[in-house]
Amino acid sequence: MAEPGKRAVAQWRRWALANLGPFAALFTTNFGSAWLILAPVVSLVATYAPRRLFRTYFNLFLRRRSRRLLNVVDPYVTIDISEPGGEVRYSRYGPVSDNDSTYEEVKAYLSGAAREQDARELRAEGAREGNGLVVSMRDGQDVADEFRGVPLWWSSVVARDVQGQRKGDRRFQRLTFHLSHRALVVDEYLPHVRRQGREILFSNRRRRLYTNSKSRDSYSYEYKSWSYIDFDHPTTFDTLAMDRAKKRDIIHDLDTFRNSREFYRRAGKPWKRGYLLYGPPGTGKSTMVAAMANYLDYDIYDVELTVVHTNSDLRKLLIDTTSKSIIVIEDIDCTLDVTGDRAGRPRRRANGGGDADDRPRDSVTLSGLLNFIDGLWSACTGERIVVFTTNHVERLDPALIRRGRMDMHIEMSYCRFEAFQTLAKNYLDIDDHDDLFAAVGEVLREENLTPADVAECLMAARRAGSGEPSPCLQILIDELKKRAVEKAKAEAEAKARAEAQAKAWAEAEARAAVEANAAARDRAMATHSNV
Ligand SMILES: Nc1ncnc2c1ncn2[C@@H]1O[C@H](COP(=O)(O)OP(=O)(O)OP(=O)(O)O)[C@@H](O)[C@H]1O
Ligand SMILES: [Mg+2]
Repeated sequence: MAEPGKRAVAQWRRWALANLGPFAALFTTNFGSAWLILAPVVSLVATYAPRRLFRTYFNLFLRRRSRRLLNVVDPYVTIDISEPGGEVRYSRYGPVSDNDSTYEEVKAYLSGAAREQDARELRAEGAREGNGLVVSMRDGQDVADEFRGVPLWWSSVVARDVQGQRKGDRRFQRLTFHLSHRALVVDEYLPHVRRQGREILFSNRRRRLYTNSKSRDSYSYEYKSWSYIDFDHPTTFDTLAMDRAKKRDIIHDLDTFRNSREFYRRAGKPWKRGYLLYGPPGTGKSTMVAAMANYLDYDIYDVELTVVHTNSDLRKLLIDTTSKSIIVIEDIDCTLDVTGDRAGRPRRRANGGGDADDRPRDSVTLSGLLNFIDGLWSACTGERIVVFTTNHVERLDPALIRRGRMDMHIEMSYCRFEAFQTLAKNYLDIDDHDDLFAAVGEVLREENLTPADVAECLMAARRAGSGEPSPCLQILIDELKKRAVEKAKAEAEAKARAEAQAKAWAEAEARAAVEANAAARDRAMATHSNV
């Protein structure tokens, strides 16, 4: 046989061996001798082997062939994300609830895409929480999407049986794409869809204000480390009264934090940031936390340290918080012994009263708290803000508030003119009122009144002046002056009380020392006379 002819036969034989398996022999070797060998085998197999085996083999064979053919004719792949709840899974403890949220996340993601593309046939369902609506495609509708230049198509379909009949109400979100992008879709696009969807779902729901339960109850069957209520605080940065430049810095810092996911990952840092808010009572520290939460759309976890009994309880609390949250410890100097001179200072109770420390010996320690803020545990889930508030920053251990732990120290101070302008807008709905505003500014420059004081005076002025700007401001000036006098008097009284108490303590200590000396002298004399 000529050379090309031989090559063709060899190629044919290879193909036949690869694709036809045992039948190859029938076509590739001398037919007669092959049949002599194979005939008994085939008849034996045909007699004894179950028919199913043959069928399976041929099915596989045909399917493989047809798939290759299909790839040429139709190179598109579909992935169905099905509505949960169809199947009940069982563990050895009984039925397991189906917590897979992928379908909801995909639907939320597509609601954005559907809106952008002006899809006309939509479905709207009430969001699980809040008053929002989740808009999604009606059955049979398509939405096109693009990811890194790759086109993709989503359609909403209802489960059907083989005859094409509708099978219940179970829905699928079906994704179609070219098979050459399978890796990109599975590894990157779908995680991206879930992430985005989760964010949309999160932003649709109401904010929450969590508080921790007593850790002593943790052995109880129904124990939950956090309980929550809906957080519906109306404060925003627009209504927060403070120096404008400082406010801008804080907003900028929050924006930078929120948009720095990639930066934190690249830098190998946990995605979190600490803020220390300090200043006298009534200067808006708690109000600032509410404004931050509303600005960022985060939940608040308000940690009550006095009911946390051990460092490991504190760690458990941290693990149970979710991403996109602000973890607040209010009045940190009062709830824990985190003062710089821990050796010399008696431990105080949360309410500030009483000398005895009734917290158990194994209570939360400073090192436990430091671990809570930036130990390994703090890196378990990202996008957290930690806020400490205090009236006495000078009392805190420097380790607790060093930069890097508390990244930004914000002083909330007395109400000056700029802060007053915001309050006047909030309470009286006036922007500026020439001379009267200047007069108020004058009073506020001289007197140390907090925004809470000024807010109270504004309420009083508003009532008395029937909401009219000029009379209200006139009354406000008087109120502020009156308030300043009252405050100075109250402060002087408090100071005198504190001095009297300190004097009484000093006298009591001196008396105790004299008595101890006398007792020691008596004991020494008794010992001496015995000898
Ligand atoms: N900067 C501010 N801007 C707007 N309102 C304020 C501000 N500061 C205080 N207020 C008003 O005073 C009230 C008390 O303020 P807030 O509780 O935030 O003070 P605080 O600094 O947290 O006080 P404390 O140290 O006693 O906890 C608030 O409800 C708010 O109405
Ligand atoms: Mg407060």
